[in-house]
Amino acid sequence: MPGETVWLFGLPCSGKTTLAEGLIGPNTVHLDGDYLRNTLNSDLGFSKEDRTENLRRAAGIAQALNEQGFDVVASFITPYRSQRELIDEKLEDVSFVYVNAPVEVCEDRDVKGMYERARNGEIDGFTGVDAPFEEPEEVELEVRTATRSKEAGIETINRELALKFDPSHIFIGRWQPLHDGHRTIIDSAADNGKDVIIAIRDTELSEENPFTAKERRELIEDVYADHPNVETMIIPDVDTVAIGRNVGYSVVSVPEEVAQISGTDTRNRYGKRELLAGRHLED
Ligand SMILES: Nc1ncnc2c1ncn2[C@@H]1O[C@H](COP(=O)(O)OS(=O)(=O)O)[C@@H](OP(=O)(O)O)[C@H]1O
Ligand SMILES: Nc1ncnc2c1ncn2[C@@H]1O[C@H](COP(=O)(O)OP(=O)(O)O)[C@@H](O)[C@H]1O
Repeated sequence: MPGETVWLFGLPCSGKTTLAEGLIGPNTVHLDGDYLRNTLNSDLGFSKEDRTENLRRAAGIAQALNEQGFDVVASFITPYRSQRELIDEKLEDVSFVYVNAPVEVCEDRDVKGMYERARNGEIDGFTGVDAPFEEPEEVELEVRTATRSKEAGIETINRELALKFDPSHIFIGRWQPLHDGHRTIIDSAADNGKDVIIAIRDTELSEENPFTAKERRELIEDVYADHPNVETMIIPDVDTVAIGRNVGYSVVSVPEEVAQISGTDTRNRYGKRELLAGRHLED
């Protein structure tokens, strides 16, 4: 199934990168203006033509990734309407998000001191100072970052684009007990507003499986108490998961660094009561 692209655009320091980082899930690739300009596009400057070329290349990468089934979150100033139109034409499935903050607020944030350098005449053609940013005529989705929190912005984007992004994730496991490795993968979905189901296999008690399903559920529910989008479900102790092909969901593997975190080691290092109290978990 092809992926889709969310394209965040706005002034420097409006919050594009910050919001994009909150939207990244297990099947999502983040393309950021600043990063690409220091790598693939280091040959380009900031004339209108160079910006268009920068964005043409970025859209080309997004297109290739989408065709291979990855979702893309792109964060670029994208200052001209014509550039946004070009991207819209190039990408099959793209949603634009206008990351909107008044230039005074952006300048106040001045994350990298670029506005100050532009004001001092050290940079020519800086967007918002002496290069244009064309406001969108029609706004598909707008997030105001001067008056709303980063979390609210991420939540809005996820909610508004929910029909376009895969709306829920299911994690099937023993969770004997939940440890920080598990939390890394669950959090990557839950923290960006996806609805997550943690399915707990109802294993028989043994040395390997010292906790009942109810005990494990209670720990997980405590840890995710402030995540209304995380639910638990006790399921039978399945030994096979049969999956379809082209049926509307994708199957993702646990990253290697997470797979290496061992439940057995965790169980050996802590007593049962400490584990059930979550003392083995980082804050
Ligand atoms: N002249 C000028 N104008 C605007 N921005 C400048 C300029 N020179 C360097 N930078 C830094 O480059 C980052 C923006 O790159 P983008 O690829 O997003 O820009 S564009 O879409 O091609 O216009 C941008 O980073 P962000 O602040 O993350 O947006 C700037 O820090
Ligand atoms: N509501 C908000 N949304 C996003 N960023 C915010 C918000 N409020 C304050 N900020 C801060 O503004 C800065 C935006 O920087 P950054 O994300 O690098 O912007 P951009 O990628 O648009 O240049 C960060 O320091 C971020 O913490």
